[in-house]
Amino acid sequence: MSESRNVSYSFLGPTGTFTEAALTQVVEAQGKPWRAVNNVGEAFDDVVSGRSVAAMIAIENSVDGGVSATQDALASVPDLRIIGEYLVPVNFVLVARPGTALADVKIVNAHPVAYAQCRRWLESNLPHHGHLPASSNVAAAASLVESGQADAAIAPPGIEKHHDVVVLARSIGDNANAVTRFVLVSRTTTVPPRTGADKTSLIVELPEDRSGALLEMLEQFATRGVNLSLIQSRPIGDALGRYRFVIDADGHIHDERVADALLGLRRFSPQVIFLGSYPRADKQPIEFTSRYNDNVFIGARAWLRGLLGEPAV
Ligand SMILES: O=C(O)C(=O)Cc1ccccc1
Repeated sequence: MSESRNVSYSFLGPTGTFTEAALTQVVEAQGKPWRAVNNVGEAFDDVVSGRSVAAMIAIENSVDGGVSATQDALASVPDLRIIGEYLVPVNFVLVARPGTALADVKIVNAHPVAYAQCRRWLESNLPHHGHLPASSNVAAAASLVESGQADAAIAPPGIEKHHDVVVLARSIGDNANAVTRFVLVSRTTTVPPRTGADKTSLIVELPEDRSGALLEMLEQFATRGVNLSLIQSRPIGDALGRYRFVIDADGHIHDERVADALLGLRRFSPQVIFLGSYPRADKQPIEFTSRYNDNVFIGARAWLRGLLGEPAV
């Protein structure tokens, strides 16, 4: 085993991707080796095998919602934990080999998440184009030069400094303020300390064929005063109509109200995956009413023990 083996950080490469920009925000990753990978599966495999200590993964963007490949991988690869989140503003350019005009573009190479964020621009400016999926935004531009299968690529601004391409159009994203949320995923079971501005990510399955099951799941949060910042359904995949829910809840597992909501979920759901509690990228303190502060839960437990004649803890 080489000295640096399990201190590496994996990211979707090649160099120049937004995922790499997210990793530059991680203080602990600076000065450590970084491994450029080709897809989410490879990044998680690095973490599971111990080749990397953590991997940076795109999980949600403000235009197109949750990144389904990431959500599904998090549901199926056991023992992964999110230990941090990072926001990167994303903005795209259309590039081509030198000598190509916009009118020549028939096939656009693009990462599916980037493609989805440039749909309106593409429909207006290249209404007849076809889409060739790429493994990343930088891979899309690099393969223009290498393979010639596509005529243009969607890429991050500045790409022309590193690859032999020309910019055909700038700011082609449908929303100029688009932001992508990235998460740092590791195999540690140590939960980052509570900061008061935290998020807890979960994947929850509903019991089969029970009326009101979704409401019952939401009640676990509502009755403990826990706000949700994301709830998204993803097909489980074994039959039509079977879904799991990807959830981000405000607060930390060390907050009594969040821990109590988790216990409630565990009692009713066939599967609850705890993906982690970690500091929010925007550092906004969580607001909740005083009815749900830690002392209320601790006081209620002490009361119950008192009823049973047990000593207070
Ligand atoms: O990190 C990149 O550059 C990627 O290719 C993934 C991606 C795609 C679109 C928005 C953010 C990240």
